[in-house]
Amino acid sequence: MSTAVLVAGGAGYIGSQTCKILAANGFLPVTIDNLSTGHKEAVKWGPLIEVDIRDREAVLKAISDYDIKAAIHFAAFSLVGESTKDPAKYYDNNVAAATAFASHLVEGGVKALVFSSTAATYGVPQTRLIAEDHPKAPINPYGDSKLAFEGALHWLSQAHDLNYVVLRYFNAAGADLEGEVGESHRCETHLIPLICQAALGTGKALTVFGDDYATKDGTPIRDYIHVVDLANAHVEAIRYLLAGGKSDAFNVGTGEGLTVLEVIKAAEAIMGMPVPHSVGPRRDGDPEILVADVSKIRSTFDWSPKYSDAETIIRTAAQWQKTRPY
Ligand SMILES: NC(=O)c1ccc[n+]([C@@H]2O[C@H](COP(=O)([O-])OP(=O)(O)OC[C@H]3O[C@@H](n4cnc5c(N)ncnc54)[C@H](O)[C@@H]3O)[C@@H](O)[C@H]2O)c1
Ligand SMILES: O=c1ccn([C@@H]2O[C@H](COP(=O)(O)OP(=O)(O)O[C@H]3O[C@H](CO)[C@H](O)[C@H](O)[C@H]3O)[C@@H](O)[C@H]2O)c(=O)[nH]1
Repeated sequence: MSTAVLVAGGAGYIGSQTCKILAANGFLPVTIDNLSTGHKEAVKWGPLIEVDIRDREAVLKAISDYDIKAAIHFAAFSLVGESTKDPAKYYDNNVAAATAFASHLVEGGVKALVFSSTAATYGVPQTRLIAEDHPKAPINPYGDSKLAFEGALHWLSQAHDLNYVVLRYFNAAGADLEGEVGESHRCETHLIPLICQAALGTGKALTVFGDDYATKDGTPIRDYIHVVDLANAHVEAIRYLLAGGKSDAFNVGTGEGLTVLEVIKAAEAIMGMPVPHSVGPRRDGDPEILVADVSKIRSTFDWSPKYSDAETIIRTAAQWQKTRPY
């Protein structure tokens, strides 16, 4: 029988891709999602339990019905800009609901939890590459809420029989290689889908948020990681915990960065069409450069990025934007 994994937020962008990769690796992904930002149509590889992660009865029932051995917690709000305008919404879902969920897992006897954290926990980098032990000084409520739950996990694991892996993602991008799931945020703010929509004419011309940063072309640098590589990292983290691995945190990125203008140029070349764009003011809370030091994850897990070249990221993202079934 397949090992069942409870996937909180499995109807979302990264969660649904991870469910596909879990199923391909012989696990049964059981999604728990309130569909606040997710899509029913994205849950294709296992059951969907349509409830809030705070729902104790439903979480305990899922654990018992499916004999859940491990969980992955993707369910959160994740818009940096929105978090600065409505911080309470972020602490409520990303800390209070997440802590309730973790305690339901503990009560149900689940001993392994993988958590979606973010490079936004580091704040403004003090080094060119950011390693896991870099100081954590978030500059927005979103990053701070994720860091707070990292802290809660630490103390929960001290008090209970729970081991966890924190995965701090850099910039998730791209779509499923077979086009089955992809990035369909109702309120899209991410660079790559907006570039594709601008090129395809399904969205507005792109505004480049500032070109006066101290980078080679003046635009910010990010480390873009393909969502399939990200999903594979979750499967490795689950295997690590089920094999008795101890609680730890890992960056998930490539170790390489691209400027915004480099992404636009790559998209124009790969899509064979112009990306209408103009330069506007900086966006609040945007660090100049965020690039991961990925030596720890590479040396601990059997993992390295395979699909995170600009060509694969943009090709799969553009294909998804053209077809978008949901
Ligand atoms: N997209 C990125 O670049 C990125 C980067 C770093 C970290 N992350 C983190 O990865 C995770 C997934 O991100 P995503 O881009 O797939 O987001 P998403 O919005 O597509 O997915 C989140 C899912 O969680 C569900 N959800 C939210 N709150 C819930 C609750 N209280 N109960 C039940 N379900 C709930 C939503 O309905 C949605 O299906 C988030 O935790 C996010 O903070 C994302
Ligand atoms: O319309 C746009 C959108 C974005 N950008 C630029 O493109 C880069 C990437 O921006 P995204 O919004 O795609 O991603 P972020 O780097 O802001 O955020 C991502 O990385 C963060 C870590 O800092 C968090 O984890 C967050 O959840 C995740 O989406 C940034 O330099 C941003 O200024 C533009 O110029 N124009």
